[in-house]
Amino acid sequence: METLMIKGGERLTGTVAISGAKNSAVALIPAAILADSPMKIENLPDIRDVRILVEILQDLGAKVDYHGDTMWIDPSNMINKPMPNGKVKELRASYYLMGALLGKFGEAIVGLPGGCNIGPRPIDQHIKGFESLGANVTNDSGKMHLKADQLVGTRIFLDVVSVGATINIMLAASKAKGITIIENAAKEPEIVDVATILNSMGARITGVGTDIIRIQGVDKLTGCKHSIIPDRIEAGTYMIIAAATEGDITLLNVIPKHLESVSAKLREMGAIVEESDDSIRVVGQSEYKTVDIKTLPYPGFPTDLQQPFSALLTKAKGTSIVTDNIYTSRFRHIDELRRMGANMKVEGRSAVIEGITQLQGAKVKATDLRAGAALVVAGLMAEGITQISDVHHIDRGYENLEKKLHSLGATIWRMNDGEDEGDWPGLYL
Ligand SMILES: CC(=O)N[C@H]1[C@@H](OP(=O)(O)OP(=O)(O)OC[C@H]2O[C@@H](n3ccc(=O)[nH]c3=O)[C@H](O)[C@@H]2O)O[C@H](CO)[C@@H](O)[C@@H]1O
Ligand SMILES: C=C(OP(=O)(O)O)C(=O)O
Repeated sequence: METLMIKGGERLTGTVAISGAKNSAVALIPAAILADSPMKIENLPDIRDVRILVEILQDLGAKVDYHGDTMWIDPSNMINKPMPNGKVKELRASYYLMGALLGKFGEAIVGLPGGCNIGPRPIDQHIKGFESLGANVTNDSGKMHLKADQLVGTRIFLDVVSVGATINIMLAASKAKGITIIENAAKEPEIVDVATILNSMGARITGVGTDIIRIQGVDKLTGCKHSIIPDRIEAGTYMIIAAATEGDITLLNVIPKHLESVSAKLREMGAIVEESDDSIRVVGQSEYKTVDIKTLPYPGFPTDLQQPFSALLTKAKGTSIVTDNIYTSRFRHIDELRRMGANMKVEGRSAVIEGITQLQGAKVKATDLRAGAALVVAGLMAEGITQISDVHHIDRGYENLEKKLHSLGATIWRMNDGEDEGDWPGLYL
């Protein structure tokens, strides 16, 4: 087991290149299953979720070459093997195997997904979508079996705005007979990215980025080349880090429009945020005003950034309230931040944060991916050394975290079990 060590208190400055989006990558790789010839995907982030998906595709008979940030996938000889357990449990996005395999083979046997433990994460809307398209879906103790002789396009109204259900239905419906309309669809940029690759493969999808998506099914999808959009959640995390360390960080390879809700909240606190076509500069301040945050589907404030933002709010004088309307119990980071001296508590679906608190380094645990990101933000602000265990959660979503932070001036390194923490920072630096 690895531990992340951070010696806090440095002002972080410089530039950082943002990687390709995790939540696009983990949908685009399963989407490649639908092609009948090789695909090339560029700007892939080197993160754990991507590596696990590669192994899953290889288990299914795909030929995958992965060098740097580019992946070639040849799905022409894939087999439809049941995947009830094992790797599918290690990430959330394995649920996209359901839509992709159903679209390609008319059948999928896939275990229920894993992913961050951030409260209940049902997939009833995915199932509703597959059933509406004509699939028979059964759940045998967590082993999902989906089967359809012929998927047929239809009108599907999502009861909740769901990123995963919208994408999964798009994957299956691309190969259905006739037209599918998804109403109350999610509008996240990653959905637009998935539709872009599917359309390049020969699909006919319109309306993405609005809440009504129209998919005209086609018989055949072929290989194509696609470059993944930048990761707005990784970018948002570095913006928060700039503000938290009173730093001055310029993010390269970003789409500022995808981050409007985050820029707005940072400005409301008093940070300086400057945008150009494909970069964002954040200049932190020594004093901040409190802000309230309410997470919402895109273009609202992303739930995936409320945890790191909560750590930053310990620097604002007074009471800030962070309400998560998407995952109402996504607050496992609060107890860990309290171990570092934060004055915060959970009330219903909100975290109430009293500032200003000077955080202190402590031994803490990354309970999930963005809880881990919150602890990194806190560790960078804290006095002394912060030791974050269960780093594998953080590795699901942040490429080269230590390297990027080190280049901005942070003192951060990784330790294996049994290593002497007195050796810092030799291991990484
Ligand atoms: C791999 C990936 O892209 N993960 C993202 C995706 O997760 P994911 O796709 O799992 O999240 P959804 O958008 O589906 O979930 C949104 C809300 O709808 C609920 N729901 C969802 C599906 C369903 O069938 N029934 C249902 O009730 C969920 O419990 C949640 O309250 O979007 C989330 C919300 O932006 C992000 O936090 C995750 O980072
Ligand atoms: C919740 C997240 O990921 P996943 O849906 O893959 O668990 C996240 O990226 O913050």
